[in-house]
Amino acid sequence: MPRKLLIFDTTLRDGEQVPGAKLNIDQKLVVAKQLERLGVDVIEAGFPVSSPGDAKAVNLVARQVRKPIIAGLARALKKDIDILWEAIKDADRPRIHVFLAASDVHIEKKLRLNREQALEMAVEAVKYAKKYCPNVEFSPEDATRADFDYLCQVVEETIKAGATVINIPDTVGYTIPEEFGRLIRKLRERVPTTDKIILSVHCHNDLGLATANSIAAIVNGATQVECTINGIGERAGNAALEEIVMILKTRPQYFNIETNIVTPEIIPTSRLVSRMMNLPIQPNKAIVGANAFAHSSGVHQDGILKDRRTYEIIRPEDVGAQQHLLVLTARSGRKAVRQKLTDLGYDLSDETFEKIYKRFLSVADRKKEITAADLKSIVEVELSKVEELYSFVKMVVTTQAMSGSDLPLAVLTLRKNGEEITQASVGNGPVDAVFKCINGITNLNVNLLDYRVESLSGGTEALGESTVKIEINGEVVSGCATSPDVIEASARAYLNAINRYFSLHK
Ligand SMILES: CC(=O)SCCNC(=O)CCNC(=O)[C@H](O)C(C)(C)COP(=O)(O)OP(=O)(O)OC[C@H]1O[C@@H](n2cnc3c(N)ncnc32)[C@H](O)[C@@H]1OP(=O)(O)O
Ligand SMILES: CC(C)C(=O)C(=O)O
Repeated sequence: MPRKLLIFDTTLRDGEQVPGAKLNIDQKLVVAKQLERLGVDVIEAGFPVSSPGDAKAVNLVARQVRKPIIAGLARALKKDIDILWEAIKDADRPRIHVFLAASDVHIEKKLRLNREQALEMAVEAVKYAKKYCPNVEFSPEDATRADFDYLCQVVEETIKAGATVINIPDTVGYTIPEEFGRLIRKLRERVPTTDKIILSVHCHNDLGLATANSIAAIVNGATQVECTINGIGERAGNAALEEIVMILKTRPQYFNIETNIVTPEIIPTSRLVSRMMNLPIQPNKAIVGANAFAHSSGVHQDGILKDRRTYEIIRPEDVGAQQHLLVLTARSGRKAVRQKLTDLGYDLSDETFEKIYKRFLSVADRKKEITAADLKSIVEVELSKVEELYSFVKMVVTTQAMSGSDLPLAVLTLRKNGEEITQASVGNGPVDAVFKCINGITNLNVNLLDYRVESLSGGTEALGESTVKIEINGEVVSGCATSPDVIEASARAYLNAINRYFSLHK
C-alpha cells in the first residue's frame, strides 16, 4: 500500500509574505476555495495577529472552506494564540500553528533569550494553544541551524505538551538534501514519539533546494510537507506544491507515496494564484511554466509526434495543461511544420511543402515564433505565387534623415533571367520609394489601386501581410506577400502582382 503524504499549503500565509502579493479578503477566499478543489489537506490561511484584515480573512476562510483543515500561524504568545483561535474556531477542523526559534542565533540575537527560556516559552505556548484546540502544530524555527541535541529536546517537550504536528523548518534555505534527510531520520530515532505525531517539513528556496530538501525529508519519514503554489514565499520562496506532488506521482515505483491532490487542478490553481497575487510565472518553471509542455526544436517535435513519451515524462492533461504545444521556430523541422499544416487543413504535395518549408525557415530566421496565422499566410502567399519573371533579391531603405534629402530613399535589386538589376529611387514614403524602384526596373507604368498591410499577430515582431491591387495597361492584377519587415512584404506583394501580369501576357 502506498504511504499517504499530507499536503499543507501555505500560499495564503508564507506565500502572502511576498512583497506586493497581499490579497484582499475576497481574493483570499477565492484562492482558498480553489485550494480546496485542488485537494490540499491543510490550508494555512494567514497570521491573524498581523492585522484585523488578515484575522477577518482567515475567519471567512474558516467559515466557508469546509474540507481541509484550516490553520493559522501564531508566535509563542498568548495574544497571538487568542486572536488566532478567534479567527479559526468556526472551522470544521481548526489547527493552531505556533512557532518559536530553535537556533542560537535566533534565540540570542532576535528573541534575546537563552535556550532554557525559549524551551519553556515553546512548551507554555503549546499548552496554552491546546486548551483551545486539540490540533496543535509546533515549528522550531530555523531548525536546520539549531544545535541538534537542543532541537530534539524542543521536539520531545512540545510533543509532551500536546503538539500533534511537529514541523521542521529550514527557515533560511540553508540545508542540503542529504543532510536534511539525515536530520529527519535521526530526529525520528532520537525522539521516538515523532512516530505518533505528524512529522512535517517546511523548506525555503534560498539555494534552490526547497523541493529537493522536501523530497529528502519525505523519503526519510516526513509525513506532511509545507509548500506553496508556484513556490512563492518569503525571499526566494518555498518548496513548490506542484513539484513535490508531481515528483511523487511521476515516480510511483521509486517512492510509493501518494497525496490527495487532484492534479488536473494544478495549472488552474497556479494561474489563479499568479493572477491574484500579481506574480508572473517564469516560462521555464517546472510543471506550471508556459514552456513546461512546449516543444520547439525539430528533433524533439519529431520524437513527440512519433510517441510523446520520448520527451514528456508528465502527460500535460494530468496537471490540467492543454495538450503539448509544438512551437514553430527556426529550429523546427519538416515533421512539425507538416503536422501543423495538416492540423490547419492543408494537404500539400511534397514539392509544394518543400517550397513552403523554405519560406517558413526564411521568415522564422527573422521572427522568434511562427504562429498558425503566420503559417497560413505563408502557405496562401506561396500557393498564389506565379512564375517569376522578376525575383526579389534585396533592398535597402533609408529614412528621410539618413538619405540626406527631404525624402526616404530605396535601393532595390531584382533578378531577371539570372541578371541582377539595381535601381535607386526616392519617394513620399519608404513604400512609395520601393514601388518606384520596381517600376523603374520593370519599365512599367503602374497605377496603384489598393494597398494594405496587416499585422498577423501582436507585437513589433509580428509577421506583416501586404496585399496590393494594380492596374497595368488597363488590366487589374493583385498580389500578396508576407515578411516580418512590412516594407519588404509590400515590395514582394507589388512584385507578385507585376509577375502575375507578365505571366498572363507571355
Ligand atoms: C519564519 C516566518 O516566516 S515567521 C512569520 C513571519 N511573518 C510575519 O512576520 C508577518 C506578520 N507579522 C506582523 O504583522 C508583525 O511582525 C507582528 C504583528 C507579528 C508583530 O509586530 P510587532 O509587535 O510590531 O513586532 P515586530 O514585528 O517589530 O517584532 C517582532 C517581535 O516578535 C518577537 N518574536 C518573533 N518571533 C516570535 C515568536 N515565535 N514568539 C514570540 N515572539 C516572537 C520578536 O522578538 C519581536 O519582539 P520584540 O518586539 O520584543 O523585539
Ligand atoms: C513559521 C515557520 C514554519 C516558517 O515559516 C519558517 O520557519 O520559514
